[in-house]
Amino acid sequence: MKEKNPWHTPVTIIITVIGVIAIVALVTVAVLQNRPLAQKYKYGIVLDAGSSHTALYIYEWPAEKDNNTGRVEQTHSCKVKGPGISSYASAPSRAGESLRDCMQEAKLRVPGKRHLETPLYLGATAGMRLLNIENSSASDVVFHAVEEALQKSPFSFQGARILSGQEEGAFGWVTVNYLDDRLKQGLETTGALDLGGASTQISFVSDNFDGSESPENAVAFRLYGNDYNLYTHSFLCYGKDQALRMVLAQQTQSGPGTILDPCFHPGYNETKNYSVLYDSPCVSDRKPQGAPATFTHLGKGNFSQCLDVVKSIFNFTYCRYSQCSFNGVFQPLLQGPFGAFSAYYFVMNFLNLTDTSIPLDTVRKKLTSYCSTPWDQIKQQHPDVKVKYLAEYCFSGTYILTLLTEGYNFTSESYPNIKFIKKIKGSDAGWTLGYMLNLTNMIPAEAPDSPPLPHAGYVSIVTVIAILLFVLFILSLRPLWPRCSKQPQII
Ligand SMILES: Nc1nc2c(ncn2[C@@H]2O[C@H](COP(=O)(O)OP(=O)(O)O)[C@@H](O)[C@H]2O)c(=O)[nH]1
Repeated sequence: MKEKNPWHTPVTIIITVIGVIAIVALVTVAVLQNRPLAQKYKYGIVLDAGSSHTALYIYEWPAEKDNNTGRVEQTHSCKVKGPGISSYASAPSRAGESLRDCMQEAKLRVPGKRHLETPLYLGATAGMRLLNIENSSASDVVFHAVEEALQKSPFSFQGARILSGQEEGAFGWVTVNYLDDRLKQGLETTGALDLGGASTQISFVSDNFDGSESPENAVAFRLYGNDYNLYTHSFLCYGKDQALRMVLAQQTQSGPGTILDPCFHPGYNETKNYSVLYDSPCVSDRKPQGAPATFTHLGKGNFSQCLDVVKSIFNFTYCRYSQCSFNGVFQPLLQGPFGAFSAYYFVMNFLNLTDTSIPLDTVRKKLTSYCSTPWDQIKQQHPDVKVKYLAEYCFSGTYILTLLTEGYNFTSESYPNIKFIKKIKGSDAGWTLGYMLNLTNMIPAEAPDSPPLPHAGYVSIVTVIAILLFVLFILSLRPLWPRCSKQPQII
């Protein structure tokens, strides 16, 4: 008794074994070839040399995703002790030294083997802009000292420079919209409101703004294949510290020995120096002649009178355009949501006014009550808050309300479109991230090509197709199959 085609069983076995090995090899190659690289991170460091202080930010992103946004995150921030670098004009070497502790922290936070390739930037804002106006050689000396200190760091120092007000506004807008993932997805953008100590910025996209009426306020971007005509303006001297100087200058124009200030709490009583108050290009031309060396600054705590004196530092009458914000500066119609950060957040958060669904009338009532609270009581209620900040919240709240409503023309209807924010997804809102993204070319003009399938999808499809091909191959060998169902033929 002998079976027909005696060789077919071993052949089928060999084919099956080869087939299985081929599938395993194919899938293994596909998996290995397309395996995502072990997650390696890159880092970038930006120093924000502001008017009142310097802050260091460390950013991190997966190495293979340089060009793909939404992935850069702030991993650490460090507040430099002491004042902003513009305050070191008379002792420049101390400006460099002041950065030492934060730089030391950065060395520990960024892995050692990444130090050399990590770019380090320093950008200075309105404090240095003012020093540069006042005394450009003093600002050069400060920069020199700071550069010398940063060149000694193990990072790849890319230079220190003063940002223009337009750059500060535009990069703040990029940061907010990048973190919200609005740029890559081409969604409606969020406007950016930044309140610093020496300047303030407003930046937004408006359908009725193409830059033709006021080209100096226009910044055109092409990001991820979308074109943006951004309106931006920076008001030098309208940061909250310089605005306070202007308000005090307004009240000390005649050089009195005492002023009764409605923007400070009743019972507030401090002796202040005329020369210190007027030591800024924002007010220096108004310094009263023949004033005493000092004046007594008394608080009165009257919100509506504070509102009047705050309004007096704005010019709402002159406008040579179709519409203006203030001081003759063009501003198109407000449009869309806005994120308000930096000092906007610090102040409104302290005053419990970050909820913009609170009607503006209620905001005014709350400020009326807060400003009239005696200074002793305020200090007692907030023993942990820095006295300098505490003394100024009545003024700062009144200033913010005036700037937003009278200055930028937010109304009861549009005020709720503002969101007071400090961070977005763990990263601080501010110009630094946008600045770094721009300098490292991390936001492409065109939308990046994305792989049609995620890795897991790719591997599954390769496996299924390989198995299918193998089954078809086995089926094509049917004539060689043993006829198991039939009785073996006997010759
Ligand atoms: N209340 C409060 N204000 C702060 C804090 N940190 C900074 N500021 C104020 O926020 C403003 C922003 O300062 P800065 O960034 O140095 O100013 P810029 O250079 O003009 O943008 C200044 O008026 C600071 O006094 C804080 O923790 N609390």
